[in-house]
Amino acid sequence: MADDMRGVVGYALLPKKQQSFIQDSLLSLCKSRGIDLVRIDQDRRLIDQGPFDCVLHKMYGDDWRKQLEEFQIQNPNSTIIDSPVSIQRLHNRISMLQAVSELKIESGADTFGIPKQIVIYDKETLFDRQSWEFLKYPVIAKPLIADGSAKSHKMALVFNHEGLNKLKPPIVLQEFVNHGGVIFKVYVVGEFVKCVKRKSLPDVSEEKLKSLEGSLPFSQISNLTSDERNDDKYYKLMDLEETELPPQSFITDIARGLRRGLKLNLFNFDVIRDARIGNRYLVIDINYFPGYAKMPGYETVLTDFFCDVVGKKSLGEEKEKGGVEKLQVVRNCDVDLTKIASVMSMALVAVIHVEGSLITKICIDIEENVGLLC
Ligand SMILES: Nc1ncnc2c1ncn2[C@@H]1O[C@H](COP(=O)(O)OP(=O)(O)OP(=O)(O)O)[C@@H](O)[C@H]1O
Ligand SMILES: O=P(O)(O)O[C@H]1[C@H](OP(=O)(O)O)[C@@H](OP(=O)(O)O)[C@@H](O)[C@@H](O)[C@@H]1OP(=O)(O)O
Ligand SMILES: [Mg+2]
Ligand SMILES: [Mg+2]
Repeated sequence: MADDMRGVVGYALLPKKQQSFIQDSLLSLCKSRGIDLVRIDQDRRLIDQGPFDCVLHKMYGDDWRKQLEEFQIQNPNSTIIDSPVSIQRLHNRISMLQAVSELKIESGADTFGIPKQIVIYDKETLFDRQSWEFLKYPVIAKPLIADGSAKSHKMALVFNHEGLNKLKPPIVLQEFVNHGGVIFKVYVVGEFVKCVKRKSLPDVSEEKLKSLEGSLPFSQISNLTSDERNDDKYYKLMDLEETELPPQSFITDIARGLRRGLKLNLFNFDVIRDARIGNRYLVIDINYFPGYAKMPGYETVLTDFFCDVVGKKSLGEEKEKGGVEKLQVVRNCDVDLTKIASVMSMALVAVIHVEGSLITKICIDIEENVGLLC
């Protein structure tokens, strides 16, 4: 995209998301940086609209997926954020967390993983305690499907056998891990990673467990405002301010690994710190296109990202002119970039972005990840 042209990002979001995400502050910052955010009219076919340099969406269903496919064929230079196939993986709580188990990251003292869990498809297996004897009470029951519906957020903390009665398979039974009542939400926007603290479910001691009856249903606990919590005295006991964040480089490594593994640019994941093993972290949930507006300074982060996607230089890139100049030398020397790639690794592929006579960006990535933004 030439510098004097504006970038157009079309967005297709549900009304609630549109209201929270498309704020005037975001629109005006984008505008000042040469990006127009344009609402996609969901009553008309996508291919009849545009042109869009980028289609930003959080919409599901076969029809929408087909529309995106048609659009991509007709507009091969446009970028869809993100691919429906990649998003789909997050709609199942098992395949979602498999991405964490597949990560290979060298970490020092800090370790990470996922809680012990099992998928239960029928009541028979649910009441057959032997089939999930490796899980101790309390357990969390989560709907297997995480498709954004209110139903998919309805959870239950189950304290004993009696608490199983109200559960409706298919569900995931997951070990409840005491974590000091604080959850870490890690927001990812392309290369950007931000970790924040939120209140979570309080710890359940062995002592307390004996006196608890059945199960406790709950929904979107970390999104509740204090007015919405029935028992705020209880939550006030946990001081968010005193809780230390996990090491930033450790979290960034997990975030970048997940981004590659999932082939997604816009997501967040929930992390808890295992109270039994202080430096063990567990990823318990991954969400596509979460509530970024809750992140301080979200306008700048998202505007930088859109600039990157549509090929406009972000402020950061402009400052790093040295990098671009180096690429120019490579080009002027007439070096075959595929040769450079092969020197680095046989599996590397280079994608070069050219603006006028300048190489403005070079994306080098392993082959399977070409198409993912660098
Ligand atoms: N294994 C676990 N151990 C302890 N607490 C947990 C565990 N799993 C979930 N929780 C608590 O339950 C909450 C809801 O669980 P989860 O994040 O999986 O649900 P969700 O509906 O997908 O949430 P979101 O609104 O983030 O999409 C978490 O934020 C955390 O407070
Ligand atoms: O707005 P949406 O409907 O997309 O809701 C998302 C919500 O964002 P919001 O804050 O804008 O409500 C997210 O909150 P944070 O993790 O960022 O706290 C998280 O709960 C997602 O799981 C929800 O997506 P869903 O799983 O339901 O698709
Ligand atoms: Mg969550
Ligand atoms: Mg979730």
